[in-house]
Amino acid sequence: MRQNKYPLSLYFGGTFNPIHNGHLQCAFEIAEQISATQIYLLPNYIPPHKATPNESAQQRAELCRATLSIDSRLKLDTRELEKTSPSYTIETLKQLRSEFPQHAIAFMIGMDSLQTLDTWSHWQSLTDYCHLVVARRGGYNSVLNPQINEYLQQHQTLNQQDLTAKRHGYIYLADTSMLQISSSKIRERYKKGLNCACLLPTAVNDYIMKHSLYQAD
Ligand SMILES: Nc1ncnc2c1ncn2[C@@H]1O[C@H](COP(=O)(O)OP(=O)(O)OP(=O)(O)O)[C@@H](O)[C@H]1O
Ligand SMILES: O=C(O)c1ccc[n+]([C@@H]2O[C@H](COP(=O)([O-])O)[C@@H](O)[C@H]2O)c1
Repeated sequence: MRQNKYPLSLYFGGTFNPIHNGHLQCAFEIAEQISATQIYLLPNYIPPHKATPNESAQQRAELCRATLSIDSRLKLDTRELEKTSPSYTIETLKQLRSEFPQHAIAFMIGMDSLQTLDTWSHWQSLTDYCHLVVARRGGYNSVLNPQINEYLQQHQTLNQQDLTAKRHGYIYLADTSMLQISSSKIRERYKKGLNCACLLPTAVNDYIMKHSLYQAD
């Protein structure tokens, strides 16, 4: 039987505007599949490939903080808010790697992010610092362009145990629930005054209502 070699940390980066049950359920299922005991929510400061949100990075981080009491595995990592430049994942991973040289690091993304991975800064170097763990996503197929598919073929493992045998280097496609929930749909619903209670945690809904988020474009 193969022995665990490295403690594994799961990082989940996002704009999280707002964080929702699609994010959280996939994160729990992935943590279970790869035996990660902690899930670090990593809200970005300036999303590299999205319009800068109306809501501040601090507010989006507070929405993430509101979820921490749901499950003891959830933690908040606000390191990207400490910089005022766009939150390039490669930079964050370099920082994490130097802080935790003896940890395996898994960075979680949804299938839609994998499909556009070739637009990320230094994308082919990401696996020099972490494993990529990909969640299936309702509403998206799994078709990849040839370049990303080749990268996947070079790095894919079907064995979760590989993620603790090496500190970085693998891509693992996880078998997660396909919850067709998105932050943009949720923002639209709030703007129209529609009920979002079953799309995100109560504490997140409470924060949104208290601070009147998502009322304007
Ligand atoms: N329902 C979902 N299932 C699986 N992965 C998801 C889901 N929603 C978001 N993700 C993944 O979580 C990460 C952060 O997503 P993000 O915060 O941008 O949420 P979003 O719902 O995609 O937002 P928006 O609708 O504003 O584009 C991305 O890698 C994305 O692929
Ligand atoms: O590094 C990049 O170039 C890059 C490009 C797009 C997205 N990301 C990161 O991927 C995560 C999900 O992004 P998003 O835009 O879907 O919320 C989040 O941590 C982003 O900072 C990173």
